[in-house]
Amino acid sequence: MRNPLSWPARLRKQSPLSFRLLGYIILCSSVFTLVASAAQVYVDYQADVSAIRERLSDIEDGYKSSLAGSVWAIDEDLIRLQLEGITSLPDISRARLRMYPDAELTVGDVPADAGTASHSFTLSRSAEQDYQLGRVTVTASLESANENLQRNIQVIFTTQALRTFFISLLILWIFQYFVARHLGTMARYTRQFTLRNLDTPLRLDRNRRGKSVSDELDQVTDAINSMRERLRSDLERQQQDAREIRKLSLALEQSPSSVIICDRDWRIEYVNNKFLQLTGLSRDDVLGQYPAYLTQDTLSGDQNQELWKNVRLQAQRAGVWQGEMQRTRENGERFWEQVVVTPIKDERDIPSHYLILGEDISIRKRYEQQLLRQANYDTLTGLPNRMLALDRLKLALAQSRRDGSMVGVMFLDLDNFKHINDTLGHEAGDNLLIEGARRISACLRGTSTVARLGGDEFLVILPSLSSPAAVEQVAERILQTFVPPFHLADQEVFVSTSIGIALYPGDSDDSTNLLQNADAAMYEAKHRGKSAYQRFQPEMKEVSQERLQMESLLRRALEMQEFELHFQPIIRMDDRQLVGAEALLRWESPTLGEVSPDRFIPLAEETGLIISIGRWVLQQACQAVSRWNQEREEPLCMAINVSPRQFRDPHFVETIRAALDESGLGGESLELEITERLILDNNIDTDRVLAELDAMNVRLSVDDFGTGYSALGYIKKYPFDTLKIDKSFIHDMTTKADDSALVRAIIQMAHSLSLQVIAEGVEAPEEFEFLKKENCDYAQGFLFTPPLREDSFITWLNGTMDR
Ligand SMILES: Nc1nc2c(ncn2[C@@H]2O[C@@H]3COP(=O)(O)O[C@H]4[C@@H](O)[C@H](n5cnc6c(=O)[nH]c(N)nc65)O[C@@H]4COP(=O)(O)O[C@H]3[C@H]2O)c(=O)[nH]1
Repeated sequence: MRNPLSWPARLRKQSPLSFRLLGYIILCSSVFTLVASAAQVYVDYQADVSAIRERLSDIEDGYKSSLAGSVWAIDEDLIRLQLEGITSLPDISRARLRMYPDAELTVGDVPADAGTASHSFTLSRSAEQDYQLGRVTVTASLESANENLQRNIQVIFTTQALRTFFISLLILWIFQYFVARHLGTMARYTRQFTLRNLDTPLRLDRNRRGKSVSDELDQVTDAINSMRERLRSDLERQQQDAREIRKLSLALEQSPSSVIICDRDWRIEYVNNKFLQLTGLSRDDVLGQYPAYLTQDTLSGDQNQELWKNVRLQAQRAGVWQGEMQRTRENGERFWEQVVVTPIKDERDIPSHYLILGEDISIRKRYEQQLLRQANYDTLTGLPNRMLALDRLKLALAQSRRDGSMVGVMFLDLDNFKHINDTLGHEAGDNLLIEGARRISACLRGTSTVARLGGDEFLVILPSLSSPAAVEQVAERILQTFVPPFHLADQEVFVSTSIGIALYPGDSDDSTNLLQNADAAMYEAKHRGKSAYQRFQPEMKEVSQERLQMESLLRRALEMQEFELHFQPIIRMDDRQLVGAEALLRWESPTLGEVSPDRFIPLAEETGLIISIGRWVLQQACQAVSRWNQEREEPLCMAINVSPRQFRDPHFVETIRAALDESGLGGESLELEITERLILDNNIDTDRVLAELDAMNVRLSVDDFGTGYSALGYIKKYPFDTLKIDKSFIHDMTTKADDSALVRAIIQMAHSLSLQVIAEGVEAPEEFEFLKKENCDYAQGFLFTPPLREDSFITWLNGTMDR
């Protein structure tokens, strides 16, 4: 489609600068040409006028003397002729001669509309005489000069105008081609320039090959292109930053840690989702608040202020604050956070914001507190344990060293606890400990400490005492508080306590020694009859040290083969025939000498060593009786003592089975002596164990019958074969009516339950006779022989057989 605009209009539209430039060039060159041409015309005109004026002067020179002669001669014709000669000269239009005094002759006319130039000169007779004859005035017409002027004006102006016009056109083309169109390209480029279109550089349609010097257009192009490059890299950086910011803000938002950002005045500006989840607060609740708002429920006003003052100072000075804070959720529940506070600095390294990162450590804290509690407190009684008690004792000692006071240390042990625990069960034992702990605590004032050291042992620390009497008063109070019975397993049980006392600084200035000394004093108190307190005396130390020593020796006794079995015959009363033997353990320690089972068996039970020792006893006894039976027609039965601790061993039945298998013995050749307290031990799966043993035909007897607390129902319930009457009843039965009645009743009751009866500790023939009369089945005791080594036992056996 053709452009409907005219060329100048198009030019004006597309290239207004060129068009305006053209106007300016034409205007300027026109003005310049005008001025120059005017000057030229004026100069030419002035030259023409000057030529006329020169001619007028030349007329004076040429005609002055001849005219003067003619006037002198008054030759009018000649004068006229001369004047006509003058007027015939180019441009001279009139010559007028005034002759003195009053004549005048004029030749020619002065043109009316043209300018003139006149020249007058005086005619005189001679120059020396200076006699004036007249005056000639020659007037020249400037008409030709004016005509020249007009013509010049036309020619010059026309040519100059044309030249100016064409030169302007040329300049315009040059400008348009070399400049304006490129400016147009630049204008179009920059008009179309957007941030989405930064890859296309500006290119001008110019042939710049081989041009080493860049011109202004190159410079502007380069400037635009480098601006585009800068913009592009800025934009890329901005996009990269935006991506980073988006990533970071997502990370913040989805962070598993709670995030709070405060402004430079510590007002909360941002909180992330985790924070909202954790606290149950809404953004409106917290934005604009100070972070102290978050801990105001868990700390007092002063503590809260102090805490956040520290946080601010440290975050600003050290660049970080780290610590733990307790906060409250919306529902009032408290939780712990591990908090890190750091400043966010601006480009001038000045904090512009503060970042508060929090991690919920409630579980860890609970676990820590639980561990701390477990590490420091006894779970059953809630009292401090040995570790915490020792810390407190050390603190009390340090305090007393400073103020010169005394510290009382009491070691308490519940008398018969073990027995109660074994007979009434662990639950009753636990309740006894709890109640015992409560009673002891009730006797003490605030600064004292009561701790459970383990088992039935308690420690009381009485700090800052002024006299030893105070400790004894407390000990007395504790003994009194144990007088009322304990209600355990639906029974009233009387439990006393034995107390050992050691004092700082008198008995020792060292916490470990003080404890050892109090322990030794407690053993002494127990030894002297229980339910008593005893002050430490240096000689007591030996006793407790002996116990410690025995424990360490006992641990190695089995390995060092220091044990031996002795055997005590069991005699049938009817015919005084040997039916079996009881295996009794002996310990011959190279250090301690012969140690009684009454001393080391309880220790072995306490330490758990009884399990391995008992296994050894079982193996040895089974093998012994197996050996003996090989040569006997009537096989002997081996009675073995079993402690509750062995029964609690999950491998106990297997141990029995293995011992029988290894020795080739039948179950009926083995009798396990079980105490009453073992049967009543709730921790033992008695039903199952006894049923399994019964299934193996192993005989079961109740040992020490009559010394226990409980009812007799269990005898019926379990598959017992024999009752063993405790030797304490046998000993007194011939002298005490009660005991004889009791022994009689036991025998009758046992028989009524189809149980056989063994009387233990039969020493005297009258005892034997009594028992025989009462139909007791078997007897065992010094009357026949004390427990013997195997070789002696065999000798004894052979001797008896021989008899
Ligand atoms: N006064 C007097 N005593 C007599 C008479 N006849 C026997 N005895 C003693 O009475 C105890 C009988 O054993 P126990 O009541 O089961 O009492 C045993 C038993 O409970 C325990 N014991 C011994 N050996 C073992 C063992 O291998 N395992 C376990 N668990 N306990 C054992 O040690 C306790 C003491 O054993 P022993 O000192 O050997 O003491 C033995 C024995 O020497 C007598 O006529 N008069």
